[in-house]
Amino acid sequence: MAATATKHSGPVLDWSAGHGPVTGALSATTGAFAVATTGAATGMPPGWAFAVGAAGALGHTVAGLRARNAGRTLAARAAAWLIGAGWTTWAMTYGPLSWAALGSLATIGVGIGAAARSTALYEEAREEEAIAVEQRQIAAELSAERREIAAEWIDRIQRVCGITIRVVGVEKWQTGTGYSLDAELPPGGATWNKIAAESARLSADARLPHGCTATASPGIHQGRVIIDVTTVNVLTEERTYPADYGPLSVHTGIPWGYRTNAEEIRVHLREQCALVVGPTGSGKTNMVHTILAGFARSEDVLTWVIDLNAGSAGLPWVLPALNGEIQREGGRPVRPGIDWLAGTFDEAMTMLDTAVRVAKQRKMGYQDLLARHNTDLLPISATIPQIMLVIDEGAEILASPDRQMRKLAEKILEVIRIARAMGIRTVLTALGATGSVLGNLMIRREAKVRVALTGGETEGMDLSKMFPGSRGLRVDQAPYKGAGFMGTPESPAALFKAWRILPNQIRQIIAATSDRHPVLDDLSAKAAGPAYTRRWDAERTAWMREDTPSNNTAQATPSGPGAGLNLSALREQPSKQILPESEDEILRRFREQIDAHFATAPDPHAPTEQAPPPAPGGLNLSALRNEQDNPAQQAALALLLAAGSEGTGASAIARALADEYGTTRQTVVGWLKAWVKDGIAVRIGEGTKARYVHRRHAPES
Ligand SMILES: Nc1ncnc2c1ncn2[C@@H]1O[C@H](COP(=O)(O)OP(=O)(O)OP(=O)(O)O)[C@@H](O)[C@H]1O
Repeated sequence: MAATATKHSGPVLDWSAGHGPVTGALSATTGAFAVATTGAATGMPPGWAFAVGAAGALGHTVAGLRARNAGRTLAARAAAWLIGAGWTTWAMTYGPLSWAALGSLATIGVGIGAAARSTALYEEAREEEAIAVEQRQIAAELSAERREIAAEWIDRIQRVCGITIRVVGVEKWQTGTGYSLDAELPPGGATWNKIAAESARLSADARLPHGCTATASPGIHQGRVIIDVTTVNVLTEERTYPADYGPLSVHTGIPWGYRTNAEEIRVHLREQCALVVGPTGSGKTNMVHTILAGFARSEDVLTWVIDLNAGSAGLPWVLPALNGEIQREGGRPVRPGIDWLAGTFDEAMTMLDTAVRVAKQRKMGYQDLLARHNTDLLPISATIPQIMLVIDEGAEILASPDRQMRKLAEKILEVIRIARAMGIRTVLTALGATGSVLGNLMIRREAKVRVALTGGETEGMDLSKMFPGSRGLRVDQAPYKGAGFMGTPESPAALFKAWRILPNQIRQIIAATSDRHPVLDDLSAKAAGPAYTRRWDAERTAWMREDTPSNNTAQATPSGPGAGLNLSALREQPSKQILPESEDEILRRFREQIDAHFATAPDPHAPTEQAPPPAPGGLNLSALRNEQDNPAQQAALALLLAAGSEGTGASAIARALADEYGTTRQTVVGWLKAWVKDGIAVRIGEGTKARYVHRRHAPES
């Protein structure tokens, strides 16, 4: 038998070289014949051929063992070598060129071929069987784990709810944060909500970590139940707004945050309004920015914002664009991330009147379009955009007894009532006045997208009113800022968390979405009239600059319509028309807004070793600095400071603010608690004697 040789390096014995049954047999027999003829002609001792064959058999067996070949394969290959070597030895002794020698060689060839074929088939079958065994083992291990989970929950539900379920499937979540059980309820009228009602007890029985829940929801029919079990609490982590600022639409839904299983949750606002409740410090402002980010990314949404707290929710979306701080490629100016911002009562009234006019005009003017599409819902698109009206602390406006606020409230309710089909929807936020707001039938009916940011706050947080029908939701399940509960018509109320959105992300989103914002359709724009087109005029935006020092306002603000902030961004002209004197001021105010909301500047209250204590006496305005620019809150803090070491209480502060700001006692309680937590105020005394003292006047201890 001949060894295989490569052309570079002399003879190399490749015992494991691949051969098929035919090539293997051919190679063996031709090799043996060649050796026998040359050996006989040159008088080579026949014993050599046998020695080579024995070495071949040994080498092939070793290679086969390494490749984990079956015993019968090894035996067949070794036998082929030995038979070949035996024939060669015999042929060299008696002459290879006789009929007997050639005939026996041919027979050996056919034999080797058949044996090789059979061993190849055997090897293949053996390999397939090994793979199948391995897979069966993995499946068995997996289903053993699933069976264990199923058995555990059958027992638990029996123990806690007195119901014997039959688990038909266990699905482990890809996020690795929990699993879902699909189970059949026993005959006899057991319902899924019986299990849902015991969520807290089931979670405790399962020894789930804090913030993890076992929640039941309806299965594919009324006799089935799905139980979602979270085993990892993703709500404790801070997750920033996803960096993909790609386009969205009201039709595909807009992500507002993520569930405990780390899946994002989308809201569908084509027909729904939304209500977001969050007491001070719960992360409400951050959530509003997340909401505005989603609207800014949408190709078919124009966002109008009303924020009577000096527009603080909307300004970060306007100022960087208006004062030319961010630019697109080629130095082109960007459009603001929102389409209109009202920070005063008059501007808010103008905006709401405009919204009503647009809705009515759309109703009349788009009759043909509706008929063509055979629908009574205006087909919203980039050419006929939806208007999303975001009203920060809008619920407080609805509940306020103040005469002006009542006028605004009527208009807000009118928009909610008449504009659903015509593509104007609202997002109202509330500090916590859930009772008075949810008492309103219109809100209850139209605002089914609901968010309750708890941030650990228990007061004024009536989850059963926010999410009627959902049981087992407890405020203490989400004691983290930005976390709470969210329910939509598509997704039952459950724990959720908003992404943390950072100031640089707001700027990035403004830049990334500048080309994407739609413009108001002609018909609506005509109805909106100059009230809309002149929304960025100097006198209309003056409130954004109201603190501008007098020495430059006079010169900085040109009179006459059309003047104001950097309107070049809105006119899409590359030339910048920034008012030079007011630019710094606007910039300063913008940074203050950002600092106030995102704590990007050093905290004036943070104790530092070198920093001297604030000078006694007088109102230290830096104390007001990180209380944002909510005038009511500032007034409350000023009252607290003025109360000196005697201190004051929530009722007294609320009474003092009620006329001017319509602030409720509950709101003041929220502020006081937050100030105590932040070290700004100290609570002294207990029960009815409890009062709050600004930390500057607090007793030494
Ligand atoms: N989704 C979130 N993830 C992590 N941390 C958050 C989140 N939202 C808010 N926070 C933290 O909570 C702080 C307060 O947030 P935010 O200003 O939004 O609260 P707020 O309810 O609007 O309070 P206030 O009414 O006092 O402004 C933030 O500075 C941030 O540190």
